[in-house]
Amino acid sequence: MSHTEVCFICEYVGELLDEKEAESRIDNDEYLFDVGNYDEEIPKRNATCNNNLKVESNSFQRKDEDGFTLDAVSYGNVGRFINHSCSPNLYAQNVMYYHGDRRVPHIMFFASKSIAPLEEFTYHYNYNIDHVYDKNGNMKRKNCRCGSWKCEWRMY
Ligand SMILES: C[S@@+](CC[C@H](N)C(=O)[O-])C[C@H]1O[C@@H](n2cnc3c(N)ncnc32)[C@H](O)[C@@H]1O
Repeated sequence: MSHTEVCFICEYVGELLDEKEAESRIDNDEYLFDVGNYDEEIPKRNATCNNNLKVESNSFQRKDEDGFTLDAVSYGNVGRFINHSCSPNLYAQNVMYYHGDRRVPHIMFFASKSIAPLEEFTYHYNYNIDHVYDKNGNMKRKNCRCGSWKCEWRMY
């Protein structure tokens, strides 16, 4: 069986941090995922499914105000193991359940295309290249090793 579009994969689960706590962990960012405070009016990236259904992929422009971050380094689920790819097969979507506080939506991954058995799940981390900084304000760089022919060579 293969995973197809509009197929729910899993949630990104982690410790919920406010902006200040997230910033204090910025030098250990391996499992950080920024959530909330997104302007839903400004689509950032779109992906087209193989049935021509247009889906929004990480399609929220982050606002400047304080937001929340999930850290899966100590508490998490299988979502913490999903790597970045420049040609991903999943997209992350804000989903509301249990509560109506739109500042802290749940982050759910869905398939954006058919996924063959044993194919790795990946999503686009959507970093702004040259806009990620360490605690001292120095720009951070991380090379991408996704192996896609569309690889942008930098994660951030
Ligand atoms: C949420 S973790 C993903 C799972 C992680 N690879 C593991 O084994 O636990 C995110 C970290 O994995 C690494 N990573 C994920 N995708 C990558 C990619 N395409 N190229 C290089 N490193 C990647 C980076 O170090 C990144 O900060």
